[in-house]
Order: sequence, then structure tokens, then C-alpha cells
Amino acid sequence: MASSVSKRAIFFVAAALPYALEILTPGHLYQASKWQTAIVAFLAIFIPRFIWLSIIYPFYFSPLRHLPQPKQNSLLFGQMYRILTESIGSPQSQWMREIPNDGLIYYRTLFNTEWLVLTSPKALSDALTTKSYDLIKPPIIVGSLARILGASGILLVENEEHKHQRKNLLPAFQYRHIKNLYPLFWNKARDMISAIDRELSEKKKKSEGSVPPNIVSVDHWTSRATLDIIGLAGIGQSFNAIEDETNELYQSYQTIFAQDRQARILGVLNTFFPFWLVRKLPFPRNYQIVKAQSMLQKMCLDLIGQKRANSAAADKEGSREIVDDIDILGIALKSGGFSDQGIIDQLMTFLAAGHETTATAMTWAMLALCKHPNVHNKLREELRAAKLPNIRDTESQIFAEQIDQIAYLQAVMNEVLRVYTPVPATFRVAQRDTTICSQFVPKGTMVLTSSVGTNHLSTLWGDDCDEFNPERWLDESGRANTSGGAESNYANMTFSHGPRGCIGASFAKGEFACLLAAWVLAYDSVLVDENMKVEKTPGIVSRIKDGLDVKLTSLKA
Ligand code: HEM
Repeated sequence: MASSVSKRAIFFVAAALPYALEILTPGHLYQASKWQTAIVAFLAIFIPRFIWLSIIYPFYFSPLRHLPQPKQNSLLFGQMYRILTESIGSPQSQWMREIPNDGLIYYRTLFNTEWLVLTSPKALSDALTTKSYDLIKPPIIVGSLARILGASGILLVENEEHKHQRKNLLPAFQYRHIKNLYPLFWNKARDMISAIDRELSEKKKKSEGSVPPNIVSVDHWTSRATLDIIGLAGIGQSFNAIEDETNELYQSYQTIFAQDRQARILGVLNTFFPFWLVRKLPFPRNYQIVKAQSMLQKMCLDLIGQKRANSAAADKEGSREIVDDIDILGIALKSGGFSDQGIIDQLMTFLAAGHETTATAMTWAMLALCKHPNVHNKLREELRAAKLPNIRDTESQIFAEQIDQIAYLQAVMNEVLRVYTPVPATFRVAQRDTTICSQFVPKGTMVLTSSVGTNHLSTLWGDDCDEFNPERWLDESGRANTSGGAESNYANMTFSHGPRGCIGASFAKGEFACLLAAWVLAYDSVLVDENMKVEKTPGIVSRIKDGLDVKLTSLKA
């Protein structure tokens, strides 16, 4: 690492020095006040450290400084302006395309902090699989998420603790278990369609004979549906968001995960001040979070208590098999590997990781289908040909096999996930000296994978890499393939890879398939504004900035 002198050490030395001088120079040989001494000591260490770290080391000593890199850097801020003003992963995607490289691109940001972008399958496999535990999530990200998710959920823990949790949670996410959740996904898809039908008939009533607008917000409905699904499948508790978005549970969830202006201001403050201080600042959001969190945590604790009681009762009666939990909470409890607080943190993690991601994928899917009517029509034909049950029939039910065998549905979903990449980038920092693609990477180096960049590289996906073409996921006989025609697994970064790749990928795909099939069978959708400008939100999940409104025609599904 460029410097092993941490800021905390500098504060400590500066604070201790006046006392040390008083002891070492008895009789007040030393005249300055304690404050003056502390400030002088602080500056005497801090300024040289700053000059070394921000100017001398990165430009003259860093082993990374000769790697391919973007031009036009600000002297102290490197590429910071672009990083802050463009969507996540986007500047890096451009460099990946334009700067010749052997798997790594180097750039600098605030005060010349050093970053690497991984650009080749070899670099990605080194960093995400072979050396996965040499790279950890950056403390700034972990610190700000820990406030909301709790510090001990699988998304944020590292090293042995992560291995232990992953092992205990994996059974809940294996396909043999996920396939049992498809009926639940389908039921919630049906609830969503019924609720949209009701919204349309309300609109019809209000339009009093004139043509009703039949316009609905896709992101609004998919977000409510995916929350109910992850609530039921994750913790065995529906948020009832589809039925009633004003209920207290749903509102608490919305408060905690809101990405409003105050959340962004607090996020920026976290960069410069300690987390504990920022949490105490008198922002209304700080109080709201505490209140909403205590409600959600209490709900989780009650559910844990209930499950433990059911399980104990079943043990007593010698009928364990009647407690056949299908939700993730039930399976985590059965593993015996988690404390109650540990489980609460997992539940908050699954709510966060499993809700907006899939809702966003669904919203992008509807945009893609509206923009490609031929794909839209073909998908509906294939769904009809598969003879899925009528989504408006309250008794209707499906099985995983029925949905998963529809090759064109799988192809459309895979292409949506590739082209629109809901999680556009992931971030790491080297926790020890390591190597990637034989390049020495010092401890402390920041590492970014631009998943959206990799998913659009012509060297991996061919010249039509930017086109929406579901056919690439079908082989000549029309069967689904899992590579999209790319030669390496690492060409597709939608769910990342390795020990820290998305544990919920099968869950997400099953849920996405049911929601998409239900929507396409129930309605024909067209864009309200054909020329809408599509901008992405800047957050960890790339949503459509102004949401997506479509005009629906109900179909006899
Ligand atoms: C389309 C939907 C989804 C996408 C695109 C997605 C993508 C990702 C990505 C890229 C990561 C790696 C993050 C990193 O390395 O920093 C990740 C991790 C994770 N995802 Fe997903 N995800 C989706 C849905 C879900 C669902 C539905 C769940 C849960 C039910 C889930 C749970 C998780 C968890 C727990 C992790 C952390 C895994 C670990 O660190 O071991 N995700 N996801």
C-alpha cells in the first residue's frame, strides 16, 4: 500500500504529542498551548502524507501507473467529474471499448485514489473467483449499507464469516428448492394482473363514456409485486403492497430504502465524516429510518419466534415433516447457523437485494418489448403455444418445468438482463497485496467491474453487441442456450461470478419469468410516449429515471 499511516493514527499522534511534550519538557520549556501543538503536529504529518499519497506516489511510484488509462485527467481529481455525473459503470464502459488493454485499465479519482477496471474474462475470473477473498467490498459502501441492512448480512460480511453464511444459505437458493416457489411467483403475478385490471376498470368508470386512458406505470406495479414476492418467499410474510400500498409495513419498507434527496445528501456526508456522526445529524430521514427499522425488525423477530415455536411444537409431536418451510427464513433457521440478529440482517439483505433488482429487470423488459413489437408478438405466440393456464383464472397454477421450457421466454429474459444490466457495476478494494492477470495490485487499490461494459463488449459479444437480439440465446434447433453465443462465462456479468456472485440468480429468473409471462399474456402494451428519453438512475441498481408508462389493451389470456 502507498502509505500505512492511517488518518486515525495521525489524529492519535497529534492528540498525544502535546501531552508527550509536557512530560518530556518539564518546567514548561515548551511554550505553545496543547491545541497549537496538536494542530501543528497534525499538519506536519498530514500534509506530507497527503502530498505523498495524492501526488508523488500515484504519478511516480505506483506499480499501476503505466497501465492503459483514460486521458484528460484533472490534476487532483482524476476522472472524478465523469464518475459523479454519468451513470454507474458508464465512463468505464467507454474506456473498455476505446482504450487498448490486456485486461486492466487504470484510472484515478478523488485526490488521485487509484482504481482498476477489469476488462477481460481472465481478469474477471482472477478477481472474482481465484482471488475473490483478496478483494473485499469497500468500507465506505459497507458502512453506509450496514446502517440499513445490519452489518452481519451475507452481502456485507467478508472472509470466513462470508464462507460460513454462504454455505448455510445456499440450500435455500438451489434450483431444487427454488422450483417449489414458482406457484407462489405465479400467484403473485396473478394478484398483480387482477389489481391492474381493477385500476383499468376504475379508470373506465371515471372516464364516463369517453375513451379511457388505460395508462399504467410499469415500474410502480412491478415494484409492488416483487416486494410481495420477496416478502413471502424470503420471510414468509407478505407486505400486501399489491393490495394496499398505504399499509404501514409497506410504508416502513419504502422509508428505509427510499433514494430521495436527503438519502443522497447523507450518502455524500458519509464520505467525509464518520458514520456515527452522520446518523446523529438532525435530518428527518435519520429519525424516520430509526422508526421504520424498529418496525421491520420487530416484525422479523416475531416471525422468527413464530417459526421457532412451530418447529418446537412439531418436534414435540414427532411430526417434523409438517413444518415444511419453503421460505428462506425457514431454511436459514433450520441450518442452525445463525443468531436471531444474524437472521434479521439476512432478511433485510434479501429484501434489499431481491426487490428492486427484479422489478427493474421487469421494467426494462417491458421497454424492450414495446420497442421491438416483433419480439413482443413472438413472445406472446410462444407463451400461448406453451398452453400456460389462464392468468385471470383464480384456480390456475403452474410448475417450474412449464415456464422454464419456453425457450423464447428464457431468451428474451437473458437478453434483457444482458443489454440493460440492472446492477451495472460492482466495487472492491484489495485487502492485501495480490495479482490480477499477472499484474501486481497493491493493498488498498480500488477495483471496479463494469458489468454493463462487459455485457456490451464487441470482442465478447460480436459486432451486434449493442442490439437487442434474443435470438442469440437460441441454438439452430430453437433450443435455449445459456451462453448467448459468447465463448466465456465471464462475458455475462449480470449476476457476477464466483463466491460473491448473486446467490439469488435462480430465484430472480423464476420470478422474472412468471411476471413477464403473465403481463405479456394479459395485455398488449405500447409506450405512451414513443419518443421518450430513456435515462438511467445513478444508483447501484440502474432504473429508468422517470419510470415507464405504458398504454394497455387487455387480452383474453
Ligand atoms: C435481476 C435480478 C438480480 C440481479 C441483476 C442481481 C445481481 C447481483 C449481483 C451483480 C451481485 C454481486 C454484487 C457484488 O459483487 O457486489 C449480487 C449479489 C447478491 N444478490 Fe443478487 N441480483 C438479482 C436478484 C437477486 C434476488 C432475487 C436475491 C434474493 C432473493 C438476490 C440476492 C443477492 C445476495 C444475497 C447477494 C450477495 C451474495 C454474496 O455476497 O455472497 N439477488 N446480485
